[in-house]
Amino acid sequence: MMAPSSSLFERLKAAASDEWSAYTDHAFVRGLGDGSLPQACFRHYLAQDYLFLIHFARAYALAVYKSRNLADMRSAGKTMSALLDMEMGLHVRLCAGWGLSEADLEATPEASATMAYTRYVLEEGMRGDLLDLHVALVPCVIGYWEIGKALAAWPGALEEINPYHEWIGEYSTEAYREVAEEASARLDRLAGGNLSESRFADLVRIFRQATKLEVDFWQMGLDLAD
Ligand SMILES: Cc1ncc(CN)c(N)n1
Repeated sequence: MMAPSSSLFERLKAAASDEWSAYTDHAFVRGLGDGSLPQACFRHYLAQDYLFLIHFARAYALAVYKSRNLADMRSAGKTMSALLDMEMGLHVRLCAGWGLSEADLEATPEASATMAYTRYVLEEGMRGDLLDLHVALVPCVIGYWEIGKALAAWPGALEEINPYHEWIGEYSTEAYREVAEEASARLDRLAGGNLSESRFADLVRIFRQATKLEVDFWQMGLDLAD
């Protein structure tokens, strides 16, 4: 048995630190921070991210289904609503500025990286238990909070001068911090104290894979890949 010295999320992150750095310090992220990312890359990413969020909302609905108590149901349901009502609103607003409607976004062909990531999470979630599912989901939620918080401190990142200031603002809000904190607390609740070494190793495998798929998602945006 492993004695938990810090949160499960922190232990997973430490075990997959190379993948985590590749995700949170990706060239796409740096391009957002200094505003140098080509707009075509951002548009491609954002349309794919809209599709991504639809599938992630499905995955949180699966978490509601797999929950064994009301607290876990409410917690997953709250995150699902945050995706559908808060986060997707950003995508709709930004795309409307380029003349793209919600119907246009929904009709966007899904890129391979979007499909790979979303279906991986749904498959791990269906195959495993609620903790497996939330571990597959957690790099998404907490990664963007870490990225948003870090980029918000870059000079000019939250000002009009940076074309991506609204995106950075969205992922550095108090409301998003709460979503991220809830995701971490939820993992600890579900793990419920000590995990065997083999269980932890299996969770690391899921966490690492989901984090790698985040890296591929940024790269898809940068390469304008289908
Ligand atoms: C690919 C991806 N990862 C994470 C998030 C933040 N929920 C997002 N919108 N898109």
